[in-house]
Amino acid sequence: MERIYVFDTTLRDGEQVPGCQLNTIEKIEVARALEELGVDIIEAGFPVSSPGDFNSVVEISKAVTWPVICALTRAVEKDIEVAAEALKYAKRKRIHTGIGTSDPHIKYKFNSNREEILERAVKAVKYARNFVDDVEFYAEDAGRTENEYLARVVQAVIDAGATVVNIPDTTGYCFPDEYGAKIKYLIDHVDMKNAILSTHCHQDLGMATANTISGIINGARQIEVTINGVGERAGNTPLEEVVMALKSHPERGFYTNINTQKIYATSRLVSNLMNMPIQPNKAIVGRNAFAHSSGIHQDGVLKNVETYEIINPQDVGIDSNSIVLTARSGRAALKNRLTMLGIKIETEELDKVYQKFLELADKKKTVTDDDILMLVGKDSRLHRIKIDYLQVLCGIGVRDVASIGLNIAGEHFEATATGNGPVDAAIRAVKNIIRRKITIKEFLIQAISRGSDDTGKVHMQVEHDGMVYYGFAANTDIVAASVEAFIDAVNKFVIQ
Ligand SMILES: CC(=O)SCCNC(=O)CCNC(=O)[C@H](O)C(C)(C)COP(=O)(O)OP(=O)(O)OC[C@H]1O[C@@H](n2cnc3c(N)ncnc32)[C@H](O)[C@@H]1OP(=O)(O)O
Ligand SMILES: CC(C)C(=O)C(=O)O
Repeated sequence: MERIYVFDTTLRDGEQVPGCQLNTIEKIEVARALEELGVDIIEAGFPVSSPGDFNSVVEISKAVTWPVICALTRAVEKDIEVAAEALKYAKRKRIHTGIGTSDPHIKYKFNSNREEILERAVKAVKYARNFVDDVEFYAEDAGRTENEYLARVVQAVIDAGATVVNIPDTTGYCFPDEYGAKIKYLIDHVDMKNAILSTHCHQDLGMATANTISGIINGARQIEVTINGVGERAGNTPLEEVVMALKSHPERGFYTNINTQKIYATSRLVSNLMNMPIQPNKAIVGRNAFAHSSGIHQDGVLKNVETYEIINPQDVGIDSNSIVLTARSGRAALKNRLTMLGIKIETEELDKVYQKFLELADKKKTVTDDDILMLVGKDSRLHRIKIDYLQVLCGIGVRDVASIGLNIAGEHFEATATGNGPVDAAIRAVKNIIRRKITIKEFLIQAISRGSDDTGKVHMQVEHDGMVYYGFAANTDIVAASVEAFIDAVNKFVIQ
């Protein structure tokens, strides 16, 4: 298996997106999440561009321990000096310098010629090597640069001391076979010494992931990617897509250091901080990526997930797949949901309920659990338990006590209990009112993003009368979330 190094540029290329700018505190939060995710290199910013970006690179360098911290520059001495200064505290540091090598860039941006650009490239790499041992060179718009000239540039910058050479498809123009052939051409025509090639692909024609994979197959050993694919214009290569493609195809012989179970949490964090929603059908991290909504698929998945799932959602940090009930669902999905709601139903009755379900589903986009209970005459709204109040006394050196008031079908009940911790006390108080034998089989508390003001998600499985019921709640108060999840599960059987 060959190691592919993951260079994350969410904080540089991703942050170039209008509206996605982050302050230093937010960037540190993302950098720490990237470190936990296991990226090898974090491109932290473009220090010469503003005092704020300079400061962010300084602070990220202090905050992050393991990954290499990289700063971007133009092939300009001042940029390189400022980048070196910003990287002062980085434990492992890299300067990423470069210049446009395609004819449109040389002619229109620089009003120059190929020989002059080659000289500027070499000069920039040599200058950067005065400050750091690890220098990456980017040949901007390499995707549209003629291969023979590109190979000369790559050879010259490696001879000048570049450790990594980045071959960006800056405009997202290449086809995967063309981009792969470019990488292969460079591997075949350049004495790489100890340097490696990197991919950096853009999404203008929706081919960034395919181009990156093609680059890897043809010899690139570093990939430049961003979380959720954020980046200039249509975006960059999404980290989650390439990493999961490599993981899903071990026979291809590549691996990364990414802890894939952290992918979803990192994706949510970046989406929230950048105010950049994720499209529901986005591969790996979109809301629908593991949601099955048509009857044939739902039936297959309920029989065996392998029928329609190539990735276990837990592998990317998503609790489980979901079955969404719509007018395209069949009896298998409906029956499964009824069972989860604690309702046993015979085939003949199922047919009748299914017809009513279809009529409703044609009117509504998705059919909820409440809708289903109504269809089978168990309108949960009549019987549902609601919390009137919850008061908990807890701490160190005190006895944990909870008092709860419940509204059950319009009647009010109160109880108090002590327990082993505030959650235990609160759930005991609920049980003092409900008085049924209920066993908690699974209890999972998760933070949605980070920070002490975070919302906690609670998933609970409870067993009653030989059946298992699921409850879910989210609340900034984790005791309240736990009690709400417990009651959510209980509501699924007390209604019968
Ligand atoms: C493909 C990419 O994504 S590259 C990264 C893109 N990111 C950014 O541009 C964000 C940071 N940029 C900035 O803050 C500013 O553009 C700065 C500080 C770099 C430069 O600002 P200014 O000096 O005002 O220049 P301005 O942005 O107007 O023009 C860019 C200049 O850099 C030159 N330039 C562009 N790329 C390079 C390069 N790789 N190497 C050397 N010079 C370059 C251009 O030719 C132009 O020079 P000119 O003014 O002599 O024509
Ligand atoms: C600076 C370089 C690597 C870049 O972002 C690009 O070419 O797209």
